[in-house]
Amino acid sequence: MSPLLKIEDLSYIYHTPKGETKTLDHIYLDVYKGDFISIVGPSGCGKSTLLSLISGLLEPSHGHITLDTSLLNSESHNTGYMLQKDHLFEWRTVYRNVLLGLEINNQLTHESLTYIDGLLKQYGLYDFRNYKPSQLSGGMRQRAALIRTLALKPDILLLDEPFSALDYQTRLSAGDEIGTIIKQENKTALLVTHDIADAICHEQKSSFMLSHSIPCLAYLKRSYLT
Ligand SMILES: Nc1ncnc2c1ncn2[C@@H]1O[C@H](COP(=O)(O)OP(=O)(O)OP(=O)(O)O)[C@@H](O)[C@H]1O
Repeated sequence: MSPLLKIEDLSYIYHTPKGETKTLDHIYLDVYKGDFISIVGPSGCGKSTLLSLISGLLEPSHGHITLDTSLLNSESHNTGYMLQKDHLFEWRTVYRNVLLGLEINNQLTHESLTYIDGLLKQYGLYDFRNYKPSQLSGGMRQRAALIRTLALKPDILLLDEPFSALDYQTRLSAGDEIGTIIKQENKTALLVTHDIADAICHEQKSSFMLSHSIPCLAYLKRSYLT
């Protein structure tokens, strides 16, 4: 079986007027369909940069990334990106927030709307679809943000510390809920976090430790946790 996502010899350097920051240095990673992989590392080691490269927001300085055997470029990718903040728009209802990606991509079809209704019902947000985001709990907001991301049926979900803005209790329950949704929807996901507890609490197949001994040098070490 070939990997859904393949990262080969990936390096990334930020160029600024003050100089170069070598952020990722010869990274290799294979992600198979259905994997839930956590990437753990301290602040500044390049976790978000890695997700930006996979999502096509940045282009590798060296090496390449293939998704479903095609080379990634900014037009071809179908990745869903979930950030630390849910970025729900307060002036839209929960339903209209969830539809946003479909609207922008001109994909508001009968089929996609039925899919959204099913997700809202299954994950306890259907009765709240006409509420404003501020009327939801932190965990519900994260679920709404996830459904907005799932609406576009991404090949792979990229989760950038999606629980870090939540209080501890909410974080535990939201983490469980989001993990369950991703598993039930049979999605492939990459979670980046600096919190090893976040990484372990999900039933991911394997985790990777992204760490650095000196600033600007990052390396990837595979460590099986299950
Ligand atoms: N736009 C940029 N221009 C220059 N350097 C940058 C830029 N973005 C990030 N960096 C640098 O690249 C390195 C990696 O940053 P990145 O945000 O990927 O780390 P991270 O592991 O996600 O950190 P955190 O957990 O704090 O979000 C850091 O040294 C950072 O200062």
